[in-house]
Amino acid sequence: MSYQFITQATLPTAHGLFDIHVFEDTDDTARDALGNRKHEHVMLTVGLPTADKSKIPLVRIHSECLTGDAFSSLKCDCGPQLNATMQMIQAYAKDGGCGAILYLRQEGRGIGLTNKIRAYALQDQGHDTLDANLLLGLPADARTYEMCKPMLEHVGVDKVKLITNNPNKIDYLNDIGIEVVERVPLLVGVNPHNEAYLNTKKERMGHMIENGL
Ligand SMILES: Nc1nc2c(ncn2[C@@H]2O[C@H](COP(=O)(O)OP(=O)(O)OP(=O)(O)O)[C@@H](O)[C@H]2O)c(=O)[nH]1
Ligand SMILES: [Zn+2]
Repeated sequence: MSYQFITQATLPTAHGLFDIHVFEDTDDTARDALGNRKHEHVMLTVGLPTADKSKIPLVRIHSECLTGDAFSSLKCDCGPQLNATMQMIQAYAKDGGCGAILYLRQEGRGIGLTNKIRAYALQDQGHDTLDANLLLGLPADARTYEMCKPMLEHVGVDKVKLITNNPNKIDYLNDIGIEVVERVPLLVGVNPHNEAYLNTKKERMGHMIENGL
């Protein structure tokens, strides 16, 4: 796959002003029935690119979650994570820093919306988030992160402070030549509906969730 910058604009939000950049997969097979490119990844930035190379941007790599990001679902922590990271990056920029949110269109840990809702149906029957994927014959996590390299390169970034609890993201970025100089933990939006989900991420998926659970 090959990712290309397409366009950018300013985006005022409830959390502050961002620049929004769109990148597409230029692979011609990745098109829907209307001929639109399927994989439109989005990046929000503040203060990038920067002339001051000593500044390490605060970066979040967020995987699309329609139910959490748009519908305020309590089954996961995605919506609160997205809002919190937008606020964190704006606060960091106000202190002279810079940052980015890479919003990757890898719904349902890369299995897509339909399969995620199939997995939710299995979770309604008592299976956890990992087993539900496996019962559908799908990987526990089908995401890849190779698009992060051209997206970050576009704004001159090769070192990041990464907001995550997921060790796979750190390894993946280091593997593609983006140096993770610091991990910034993030535990927000814990509620009775997602406590078991977060525990599964901690106990069975290796997430570094230390407090509160
Ligand atoms: N298949 C599946 N995907 C889910 C489920 N709950 C949330 N997701 C997806 O998981 C992705 C978010 O991943 P998380 O595991 O919550 O977090 P992460 O991004 O790996 O790690 P952090 O950086 O620490 O937040 C989004 O694409 C969601 O749509 C679920 O029960 N099943
Ligand atoms: Zn979610």
